[in-house]
Amino acid sequence: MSLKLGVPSKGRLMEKTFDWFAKRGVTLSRTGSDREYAGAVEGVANMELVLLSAGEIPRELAAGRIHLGVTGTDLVQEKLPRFEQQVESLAKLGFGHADLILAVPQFWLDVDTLDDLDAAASAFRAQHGHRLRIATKYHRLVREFLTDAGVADYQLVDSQGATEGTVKNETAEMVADITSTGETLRANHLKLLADGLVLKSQATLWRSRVAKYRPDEKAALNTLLDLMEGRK
Ligand SMILES: Nc1ncnc2c1ncn2[C@@H]1O[C@H](COP(=O)(O)OP(=O)(O)OP(=O)(O)O)[C@@H](O)[C@H]1O
Ligand SMILES: O=P(O)(O)OC[C@H]1O[C@H](OP(=O)(O)OP(=O)(O)O)[C@H](O)[C@@H]1O
Repeated sequence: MSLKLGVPSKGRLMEKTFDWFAKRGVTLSRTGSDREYAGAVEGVANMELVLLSAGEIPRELAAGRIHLGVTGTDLVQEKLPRFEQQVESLAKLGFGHADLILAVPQFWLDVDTLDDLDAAASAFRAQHGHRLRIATKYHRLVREFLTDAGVADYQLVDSQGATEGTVKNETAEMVADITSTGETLRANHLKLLADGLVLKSQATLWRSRVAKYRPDEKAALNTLLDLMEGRK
């Protein structure tokens, strides 16, 4: 049996993860055609690469189907209740930096803080007869954050992508989404709430606390940890 490492199957996270491991003497590569989700590992015996969607890596770690996985802190904390009991962070990888934030339309001139939002949400409900809609894919994190902030007059609407477009499309009044450069927010005429930072995220290497580690797999993990230690 081999130590299974889950890595996002495409885009910026995959490439930077490959570079991060390469610097530690572990070569990860996609094999087969461009469209085939197969991978190979060189540099650590009995280690296997599993290419997965970034959003599914937390669940696979929690189910013990992979031993290690690379994905953002945001996705682990969103998808796994009491995540520390199910996974351990082995290393922050120093890329994939993104902030989960709350943003409202720029033309809401009197809404700049959570307190302003609370007032606006109550007024919105009174005026429209339904709660203000916040589009997001981060349901758990946003709910917890708003509960702590004392904001209650809202409803979440699910948005799995192009979230900033929901305001223009009139399926939501505001959004909770990841931002990095801020360009997508600006382009969609949205502004951050001053105290609306829900979470700071970055790509992280996680170890499953649930997976079984057979002797070969334990040996592979120790080899990898030694290589990582050498590069600190
Ligand atoms: N603009 C960005 N800059 C940096 N990191 C980002 C950015 N957008 C998203 N991320 C991070 O990348 C990770 C994967 O994001 P996302 O869930 O959008 O994946 P995806 O590319 O849609 O993949 P999939 O749909 O296959 O899960 C998350 O941890 C997220 O925080
Ligand atoms: O602050 P910025 O640098 O503009 O980046 C933020 C954007 O990046 C992510 O989207 P992604 O490209 O992953 O597409 P998505 O809408 O499908 O999630 C995120 O959801 C934002 O929309």
